[in-house]
Amino acid sequence: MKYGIIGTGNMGSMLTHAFISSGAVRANNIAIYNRTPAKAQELKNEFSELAIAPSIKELGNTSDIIFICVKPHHYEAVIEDLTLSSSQCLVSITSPVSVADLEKAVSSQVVRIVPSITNRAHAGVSLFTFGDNITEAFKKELLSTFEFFSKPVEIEEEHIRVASDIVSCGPAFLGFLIENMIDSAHKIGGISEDKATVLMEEMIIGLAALLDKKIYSFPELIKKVTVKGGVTGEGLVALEENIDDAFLAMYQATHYKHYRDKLSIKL
Ligand SMILES: NC(=O)C1=CN([C@@H]2O[C@H](COP(=O)(O)OP(=O)(O)OC[C@H]3O[C@@H](n4cnc5c(N)ncnc54)[C@H](O)[C@@H]3O)[C@@H](O)[C@H]2O)C=CC1
Ligand SMILES: O=C(O)[C@@H]1CCC=N1
Repeated sequence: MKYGIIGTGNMGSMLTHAFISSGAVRANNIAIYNRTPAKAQELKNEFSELAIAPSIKELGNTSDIIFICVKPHHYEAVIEDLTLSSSQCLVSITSPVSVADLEKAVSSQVVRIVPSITNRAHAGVSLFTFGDNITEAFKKELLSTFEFFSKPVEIEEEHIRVASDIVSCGPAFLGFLIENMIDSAHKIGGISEDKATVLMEEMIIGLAALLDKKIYSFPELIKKVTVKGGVTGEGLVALEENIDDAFLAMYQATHYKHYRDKLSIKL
């Protein structure tokens, strides 16, 4: 199978790295194209067997599976340049473009796969929504490819925003909260930010290992750590009183942005 990647920014280059470093796709089976050619060249400097396509059209003509990895409002221009057939598969990686709208806009088979930055470390989830016309062969190919570096999970169109908030935006949201916890440790306890960061990183890696090995669920973890009459309980009460509806507000903000993006994207 020949893979084509349009847009080699954060996600296009992350996917190229993950395909090659996990052994899922060989570099000589991948063609890339980016509007700013220097960005595509940077990837080719790392993986010399990658092909740089001269245009979006040419990439479309020579690939079986084409990934669009540009920002949502650039989808229309990219799709205009592609002439695809029913024996090809177009993959969108962005949530505001629905699979149904993509199917109306192109003649190829269609899938949406929302990745996560965590896939770069061959971990985390990739969210799959298949179009109605997808063949078993492409389904199998894409699921087995993404299994090399992620846990593919099928997701219904109506749940894509919350699912993507957890899987794809989650690293940024939790990263932000963790930075706040480090900063507060420095302010309250006088520990250096560097030292607090090292402690935090090791705690998170340990927490992930507990989850990975299925030793404890989240409720079990909270119960085990909260010693009766101890400090964790006091800290949890303070958190509960101060966290308020922070996460509800966050989900509302992402849903509203998603809704506005959907209204403004015309394919
Ligand atoms: N950043 C993330 O963690 C995630 C992003 N996504 C989705 O991935 C998409 C891309 O996001 P990023 O990679 O973060 O953005 P980015 O801005 O880093 O990359 C976009 C790339 O597309 C290129 N580009 C723009 N128009 C083009 C055109 N007409 N032809 C070829 N190349 C073109 C730009 O030069 C840039 O290199 C977005 O739609 C986003 O919703 C999905 C999951 C996670
Ligand atoms: O910020 C964004 O729009 C993208 C979508 C998922 C993660 N980042």
